[in-house]
Amino acid sequence: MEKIRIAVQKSGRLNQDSLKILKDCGISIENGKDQLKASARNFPLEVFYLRNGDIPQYLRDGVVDIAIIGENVLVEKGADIDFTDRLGFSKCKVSLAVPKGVAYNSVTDFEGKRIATSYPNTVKNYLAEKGVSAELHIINGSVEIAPNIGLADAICDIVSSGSTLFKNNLKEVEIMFTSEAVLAVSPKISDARRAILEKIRFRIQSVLQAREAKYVLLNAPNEKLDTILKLLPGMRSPTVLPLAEEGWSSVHTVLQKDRFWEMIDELKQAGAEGILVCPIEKMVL
Ligand SMILES: Nc1ncnc2c1ncn2[C@@H]1O[C@H](COP(=O)(O)OP(=O)(O)OP(=O)(O)O)[C@@H](O)[C@H]1O
Ligand SMILES: O=P(O)(O)OC[C@H]1O[C@H](OP(=O)(O)OP(=O)(O)O)[C@H](O)[C@@H]1O
Ligand SMILES: [Mg+2]
Repeated sequence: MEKIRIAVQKSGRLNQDSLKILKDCGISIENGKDQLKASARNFPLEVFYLRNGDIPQYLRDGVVDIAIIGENVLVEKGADIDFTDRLGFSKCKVSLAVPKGVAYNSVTDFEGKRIATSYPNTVKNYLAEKGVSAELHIINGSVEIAPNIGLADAICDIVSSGSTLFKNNLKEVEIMFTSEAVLAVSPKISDARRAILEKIRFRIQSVLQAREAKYVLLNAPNEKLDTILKLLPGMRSPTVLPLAEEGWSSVHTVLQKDRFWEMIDELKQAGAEGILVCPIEKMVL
């Protein structure tokens, strides 16, 4: 039987979350830690463990069919490669930063400056669009140290919490774009494997939707039901069931995580009691 080949980062920041999302999709991978290739036990899929930076070329050549990869790597090395879904983890910014003490007005301040980065194409294209030309120094890691050792006037790198910039006395001055892990697809994928990809995408979307939501059960006196129901969204509409105690009902609904705590406060004020909150494993809309 035909199998889809997926590239996952061998080790590093994307590795665990990538394997976790496959697991949550019910895909169980035979895990030999040192293997570079593994098969799924219950799904037509093979995993190739690769360096993140090498993945765009493997996709381009059709050596793998799909990959979980940082969007930033596609911007840098895989502008010709599409992705189908954002996966909600490894969120970061790709930014330009300068030493804290340097006055900064606009992107034209980078004209003629030395910029250290692991993302030369990204910086070159970004600055070219603004009509700015700078001198790029390509470094593979610890980029933020470059201004302190006199190697560059500025840097371009990934920023997440901002603590690496802070520790190196730098300030973020331009956010070029935001990035997260994505599901990228080889331009050479066959129709048969694309059909398997669609099955994976369906599962991933169910998992991601569930991660964003909570199942909530609460009790309410019947006279307060109207007010409470008006507050609730639900997937279609909330479920209302009578409690054994006369005059009371149980209300079941799905709440989005981003408005969750506000909603709980509003529900309590409206007379809800005994509120239970449960995780949702999968959500098929
Ligand atoms: N501080 C961060 N916060 C959130 N996401 C990050 C952060 N740093 C990197 N990432 C994301 O994780 C990806 C992998 O980063 P990591 O440092 O593990 O690997 P790498 O050294 O860039 O790649 P390789 O696998 O080729 O060694 C990056 O491409 C980016 O998308
Ligand atoms: O804003 P922060 O939360 O501090 O994160 C940003 C840092 O994280 C990444 O480095 P990483 O730790 O992956 O080290 P690396 O350079 O060895 O890849 C990135 O290259 C930045 O240096
Ligand atoms: Mg890194």
